[in-house]
Amino acid sequence: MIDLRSDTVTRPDDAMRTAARDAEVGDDVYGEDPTVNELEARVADVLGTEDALLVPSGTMGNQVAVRTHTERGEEAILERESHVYKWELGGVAQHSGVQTRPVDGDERGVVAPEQVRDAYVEADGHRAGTGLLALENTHNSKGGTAIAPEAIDAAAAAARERGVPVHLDGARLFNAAAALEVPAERFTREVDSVMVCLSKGLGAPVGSVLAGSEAFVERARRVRKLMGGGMRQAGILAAPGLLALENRDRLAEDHERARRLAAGIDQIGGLAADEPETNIVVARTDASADEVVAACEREGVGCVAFGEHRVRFCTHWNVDDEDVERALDGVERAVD
Ligand SMILES: Cc1ncc(COP(=O)(O)O)c(CN[C@H](C(=O)O)[C@H](C)O)c1O
Repeated sequence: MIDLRSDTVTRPDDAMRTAARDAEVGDDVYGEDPTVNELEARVADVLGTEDALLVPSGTMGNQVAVRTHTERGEEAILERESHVYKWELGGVAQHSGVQTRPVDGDERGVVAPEQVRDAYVEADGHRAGTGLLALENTHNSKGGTAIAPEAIDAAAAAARERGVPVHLDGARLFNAAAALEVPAERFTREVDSVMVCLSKGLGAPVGSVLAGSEAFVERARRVRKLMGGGMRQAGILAAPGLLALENRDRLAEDHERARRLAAGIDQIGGLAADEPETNIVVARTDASADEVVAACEREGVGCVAFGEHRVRFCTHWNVDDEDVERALDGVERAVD
């Protein structure tokens, strides 16, 4: 199986496994795991934030951010196709008692400042008011679009004009940085918290990191504990995470392979694919996406339905050039 379902399927290499085995560890709930502390400091440095917090998953990172930023009953302005809104089991309501106020980003998932201003609700005797704006970069549902830092800044500025904190779901932020050739820290300038995944394209087996000010991370650490995310000798996870962080320099390879994959898919009858911006290729089909996915699976190619007539393929570090060619042959056989 050439597994293009997601970049979440990436597997640790031998170096990561050895690092996990040899990691110096301590009890991270007491802040005593030296390897976790090193990873958190390293990620904060890379993102240009004061501090950072290791969390078991990107979902927990986002949900800890929502709970840390908001009061119960407040509203969160979310892009309608964002992961926080669409794929976290209603977590903003379940964990934080927050109401969602979805807005429709443009075709690339960009939320305009005026949309933030229009969606903003002032707290008064009847309304709890807006407690958060959450943005996403790259935008998964829109096809891994790499949103320019200026667009993040503009939407965030509109929220901050009204004292509303901003969270950036940067599960694939390093893909955006690589695609736009902009340092990752450039995207965090106007936001109050950012979550990045080590376990996706970077290849770590487990782990994401939530970053922000010292005060934010201190509060977020308590929320993580509340959610059961306080980990003990988590250096076992942080050590491969440190190696994964250095993989951000190779993400452009995944993007190149995604371009090759999309060009090949676009040549296959019944499928169309635009040139991808990062490692996510979205193919459009008049057939049922579920049927295309099932047929591809039978031909040894993993992909996922991304709506009724869209199929997503993700390149990642376990996919090489030959895999891309073999995957194209498999997809062609599948749709024949
Ligand atoms: C933008 C974004 N933010 C957060 C997450 C959650 O990360 P994890 O909880 O899976 O570590 C994901 C995972 N995305 C996964 C995938 O793309 O296969 C699935 C859909 O959950 C994500 O794409």
